[in-house]
Amino acid sequence: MSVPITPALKDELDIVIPTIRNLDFLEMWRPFFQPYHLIIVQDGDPTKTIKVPEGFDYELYNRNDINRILGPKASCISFKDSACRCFGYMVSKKKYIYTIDDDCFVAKDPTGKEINALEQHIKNLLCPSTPNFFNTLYDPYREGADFVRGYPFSMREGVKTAVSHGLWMNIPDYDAPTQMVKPLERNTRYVDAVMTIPKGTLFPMCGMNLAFDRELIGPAMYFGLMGDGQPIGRYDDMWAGWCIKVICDHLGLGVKTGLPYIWHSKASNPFVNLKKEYKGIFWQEEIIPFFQSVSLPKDCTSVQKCYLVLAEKVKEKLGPIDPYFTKLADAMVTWIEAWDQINSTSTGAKVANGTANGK
Ligand SMILES: O=c1ccn([C@@H]2O[C@H](COP(=O)(O)OP(=O)(O)O[C@H]3O[C@@H](CO)[C@H](O)[C@H]3O)[C@@H](O)[C@H]2O)c(=O)[nH]1
Ligand SMILES: [Mn+2]
Repeated sequence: MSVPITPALKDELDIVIPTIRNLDFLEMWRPFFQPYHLIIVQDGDPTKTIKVPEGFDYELYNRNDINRILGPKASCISFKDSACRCFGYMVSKKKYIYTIDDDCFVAKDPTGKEINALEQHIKNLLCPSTPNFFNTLYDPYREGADFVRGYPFSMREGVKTAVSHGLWMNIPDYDAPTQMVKPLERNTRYVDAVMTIPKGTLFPMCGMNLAFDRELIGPAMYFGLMGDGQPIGRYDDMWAGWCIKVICDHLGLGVKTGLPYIWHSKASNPFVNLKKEYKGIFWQEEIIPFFQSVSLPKDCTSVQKCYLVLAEKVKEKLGPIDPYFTKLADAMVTWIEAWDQINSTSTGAKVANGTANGK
């Protein structure tokens, strides 16, 4: 009698989905996602009912829930922007998080096989990263690959992997100007590789198909102040990506990018996106050198300590660019306070869930 295989990390991983639409896309993911617990962050109008397909185990939070649970600290959670998803990271009680957008579907590899993106992310997270020395044959821990000649043996153990950044077939995650210039461009290129992003190198983290070790880096996965009432949008995941990379480099943790691919089905409106991104497009020319210059003190040994020092530096160095960065720096502190409040053993368990259902 064949013993059913328990899906990897079944009870140690939550799937976080931000949504203003509906969750029909889950039907396509059912074979891969059904065994896992979902945390749905409903953005926009809280009086709207989001229907969750039958058979999924989930908890759902709308804006009223976020305000009820966090009180005044809810001010750090964006409204009317996919950045709201980070609330799901905060209330999760699991070691791992996978976050995916509701317009992302199962992609196929070149052989036509459906890609279990979650399975690949778990593989990426469970095997080490190599940020300190680049392996030219890509992921050395992968079946059929290894470290190449000249790779120091003293470095082959690698470091713990904190983040696994997946990619997208069909609609690529382009910024608005690129999308406007190339409206018909579709990503058809499947690159069969996973790479560690070298230490000291920043990258543009997309939140569409992303997994991370919440215990290693969760408190730094704040998606910032975006959307309603903010001068910027669509820089939520980018901001988080710059913060987590600086902290991962400092703490000796790895960040990987590459496989798995999902099929991104919907191109958001480039003109709407341009309005959201506009300030970010020139601000980032100053933000990037800031993050490249950041060095964190040796006594910053926890993510929270690193993040609070980073918030101070944001206020000091980026505040002069625009008052928004002072507000953002304060929100970074509020985020950590809320994270610690929700996740401290005394109160964590008592956090009233949103609407939940058993299977
Ligand atoms: O106000 C909103 C808008 C959207 N959402 C949910 O967030 C994701 C992404 O939305 P969408 O697919 O419409 O946007 P994209 O431009 O494709 O998203 C990419 O750009 C980044 C912008 O931040 C984002 O991280 C990328 O994934 C969907 O699930 C929407 O339902 C929302 O919650 N609130
Ligand atoms: Mn999308």
